[in-house]
Amino acid sequence: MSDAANVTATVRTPLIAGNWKMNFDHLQAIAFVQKLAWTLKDAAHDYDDVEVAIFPPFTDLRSVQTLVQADKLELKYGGQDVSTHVSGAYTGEISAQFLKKLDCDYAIVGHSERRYRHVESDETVAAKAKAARDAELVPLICVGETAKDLERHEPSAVPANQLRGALIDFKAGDDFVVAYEPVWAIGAGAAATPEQAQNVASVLRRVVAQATDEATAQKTRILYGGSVKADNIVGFMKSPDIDGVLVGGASLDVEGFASIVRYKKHATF
Ligand SMILES: O=C[C@H](O)COP(=O)(O)O
Repeated sequence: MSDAANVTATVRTPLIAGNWKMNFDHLQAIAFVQKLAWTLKDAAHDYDDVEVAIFPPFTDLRSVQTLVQADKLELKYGGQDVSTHVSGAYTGEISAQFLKKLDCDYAIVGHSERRYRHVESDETVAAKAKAARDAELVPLICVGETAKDLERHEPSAVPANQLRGALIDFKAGDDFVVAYEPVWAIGAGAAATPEQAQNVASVLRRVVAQATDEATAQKTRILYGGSVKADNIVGFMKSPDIDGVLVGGASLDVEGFASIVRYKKHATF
């Protein structure tokens, strides 16, 4: 019997995550969260076993924390990036410890906009993932291939290598989330097909198993990201190795994001 078959089936809580990127100041963040809470208020039955998280700019996090705690909202939040360092002379950087102090649950690491626009290497992403884990945040590790990569490699080759690199300091039992985001689908208006995403996600789950163990691979959530909207989320959520989505543009509209959160309304699972 294979290792995978030996592990008792694990239920992975779906995660619907909104990455605001560099959008919304703290006043707009407060208005957004209030409106989102209001929009979802009577819809809890549609997403009772779904976890919802937002990733606002750093300057919004304190306001989001205040609102979430004052109104006891079922909403997680995290940083869009994190420093590899704990503290010191690193102008402009944000420590994972500071995010933890604001009761963040997550930190995104390795988003393609950082890998390519800020030239972050696999080593840097690994150090950021470790810094987040060491501060007791859950790293949300992004991986994905460019259109150019696809001309030379199998679709899963680059994302799998990036994930191997990011997990170098991780061990069995560690808590992290993987987001498969094909770079060619980000902000493109056209997502990968659920089949394309599932094929890569299943390879990524094997990479997690090799880097940790089978039980960790079975409990680790793998998200798809890249032009996710309310009208295409169902295909991804029906894919066996996809446990949620990382949404960019469509997470900036309250109604649109609420509709993504309530994806079960659009189909039978
Ligand atoms: O972090 C989110 C991804 O970059 C996806 O962005 P998008 O939904 O605008 O394509």
